[in-house]
Amino acid sequence: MAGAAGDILVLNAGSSSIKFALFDGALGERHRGIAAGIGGDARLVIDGRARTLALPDHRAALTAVLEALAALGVQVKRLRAAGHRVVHGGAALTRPVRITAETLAAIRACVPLAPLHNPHNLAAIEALAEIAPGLPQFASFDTAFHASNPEVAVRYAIPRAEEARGIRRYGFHGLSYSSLVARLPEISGAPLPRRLLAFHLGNGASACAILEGRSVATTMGYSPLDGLPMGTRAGSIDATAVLRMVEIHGLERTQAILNHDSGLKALSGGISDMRKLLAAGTPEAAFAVEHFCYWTLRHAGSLIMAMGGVDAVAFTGGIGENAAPIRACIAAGMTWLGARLDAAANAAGGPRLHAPDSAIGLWVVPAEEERVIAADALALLGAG
Ligand SMILES: Nc1ncnc2c1ncn2[C@@H]1O[C@H](COP(=O)(O)OP(=O)(O)O)[C@@H](O)[C@H]1O
Ligand SMILES: CC(=O)OP(=O)(O)O
Ligand SMILES: [Mg+2]
Repeated sequence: MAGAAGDILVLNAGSSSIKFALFDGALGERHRGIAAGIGGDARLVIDGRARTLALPDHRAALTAVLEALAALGVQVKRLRAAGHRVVHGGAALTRPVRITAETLAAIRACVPLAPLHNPHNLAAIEALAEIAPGLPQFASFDTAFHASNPEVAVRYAIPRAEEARGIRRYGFHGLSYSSLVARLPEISGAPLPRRLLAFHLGNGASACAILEGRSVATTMGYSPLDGLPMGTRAGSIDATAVLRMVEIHGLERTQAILNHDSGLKALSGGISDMRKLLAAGTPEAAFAVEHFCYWTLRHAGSLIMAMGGVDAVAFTGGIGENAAPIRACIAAGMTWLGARLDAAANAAGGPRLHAPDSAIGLWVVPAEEERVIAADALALLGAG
């Protein structure tokens, strides 16, 4: 079905992809797609139909997305609103907001905190504003879901004056985790497990301890660089090692190394994409995969402690939803907790992954960040 006047377009720019969806005013989904593998072997998938094309950067990907939507009859000028995922809103922006000159400036001020994301989020907002200056645009923040983390989880042990500058943990992938909390009971047909360990494993990867539906701890911190090793991001690294790198390379180069040249890409000798790593068959690729699973499990142990145990585990994100060998490796590391994977269910992609004798639930839940963003935009439209 083509788009209609009154629809809401959602743009979700990740570090390696732009996901998009068009919803009607009752949150019925009209179209959904993804421009994936930006900067590498890119493809554009819309309503399940895929084609490969050159997408050297996010700008090219956004143009391709808007052209593909236009070909389906979706005109930006006729939309009711647009909703965007914005990864970092700092301490001030945690609730969904309408985009104004002020909120735009606040998002821009957070670019250094999320250099792989906020620039793309801003570019999408500005591109739509240029095409349709009167279009109401809204932003939903990846940090918001973690606002429930206790003080003890968000404070770094640094002087108060630094904390007052906003140097604290924020946590990310919150739109994904909040959609997971809503979707898991629908998928499982049972109430949300009390102590839920959620893994958002994509190009960016994190894990979250969800106690009674609320985030109590998460692996990403001040920025989306922290925690698990990722496609091109280092994950947790001693601050003194970073300071030494700054001495050697300077600030800008160090930022680029830690955000663009590290993670799976560094460990494997150039491959950041998990699908390719699993197919590569080299010792370096195997080590990168082993490192990813090992550190995911190490961090998981910390999160399980933060919520006093675990009743169920949920996998989401591009890797969590699609990479059965990675799920198997992580589940194997939880055997001591009584986790038992149903190998056939895992190979089939779930949604239920656990065997009948498993002490904890194991699930796949598709990340539906776009629906959360559309609902936020609708709520703000209604409130305004
Ligand atoms: N079938 C698959 N097998 C293994 N990995 C996959 C598969 N499909 C997607 N992935 C991986 O998911 C990651 C991208 O995740 P995604 O959540 O879409 O990224 P982003 O963080 O940009 O939003 C890539 O590493 C990609 O290789
Ligand atoms: C916050 C983050 O890392 O997002 P993504 O996984 O989409 O890159
Ligand atoms: Mg993502």
